[in-house]
Amino acid sequence: MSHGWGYGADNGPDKWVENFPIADGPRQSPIDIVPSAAEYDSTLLPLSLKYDPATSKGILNSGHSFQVDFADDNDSSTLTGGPISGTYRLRQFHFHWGGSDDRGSEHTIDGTKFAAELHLVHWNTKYPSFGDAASQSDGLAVVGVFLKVGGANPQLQTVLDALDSIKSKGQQTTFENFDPTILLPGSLDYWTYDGSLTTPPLLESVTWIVLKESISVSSDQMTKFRSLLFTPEGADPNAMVDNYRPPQPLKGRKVRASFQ
Ligand SMILES: Cc1cc(C)[n+](CCc2c[nH]cn2)c(C)c1
Ligand SMILES: [Zn+2]
Repeated sequence: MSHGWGYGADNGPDKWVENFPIADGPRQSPIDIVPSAAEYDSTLLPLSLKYDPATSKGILNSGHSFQVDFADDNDSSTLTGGPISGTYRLRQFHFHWGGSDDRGSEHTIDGTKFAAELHLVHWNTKYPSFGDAASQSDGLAVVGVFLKVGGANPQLQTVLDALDSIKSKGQQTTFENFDPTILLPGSLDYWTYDGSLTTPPLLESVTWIVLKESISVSSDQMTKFRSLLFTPEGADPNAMVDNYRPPQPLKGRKVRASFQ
């Protein structure tokens, strides 16, 4: 049985290129963001995130992370403005985190890693579906938010309280009436650049929007993330930790800032 991609020594980020040659492509993610090298672009619009809690459906252990999925059959939960044109619909959000508080984010800032990173995944409604959009150069827009260890985050706790029911790969449960806006920091200032999915199939279809301001997470809350398993029920348990890809070469790309 061929083992699929993952984050271990035998199937982790350094091995992905064997089955996904785009791993060495020109617009791969994540990247190290160097604020002093980012260019302020006064034409960038403010982000407009309008989410309807009625669209949240369920929470799933995907075996790579956990994600909250949203109904995306209409424009109830959307991203507009920012660096994108048109309307992008919220599909899901998920996280990446480390085995200890000193690592876990995918993007870094001047080489600094955060304990975790939230990704809110949206797709361009100029395409008929999420799957179609995912293969287009302007198909997806992902808002990234850093989680910095500090005080406990009550808004995050409602998500973490659901993890006991999805400990193993493939487990899911309902997760209704959740508004992801409550997870966002006070400022929506952002950096933006053209990139990719950070897991296979690593498609180069993502406009990245990384927020400058982080949200807080306590060390105890980080322990909750690490209680999940990469493995299905009944298999030898493998803790879901270090599910992040390290920064990739910039290859001449510009990073723009929405703020001075
Ligand atoms: C079609 C598609 C497939 C996958 C694995 N993902 C998740 C990949 C990913 C996780 N974090 C950043 N990219 C997305 C967003 C879309
Ligand atoms: Zn992600």
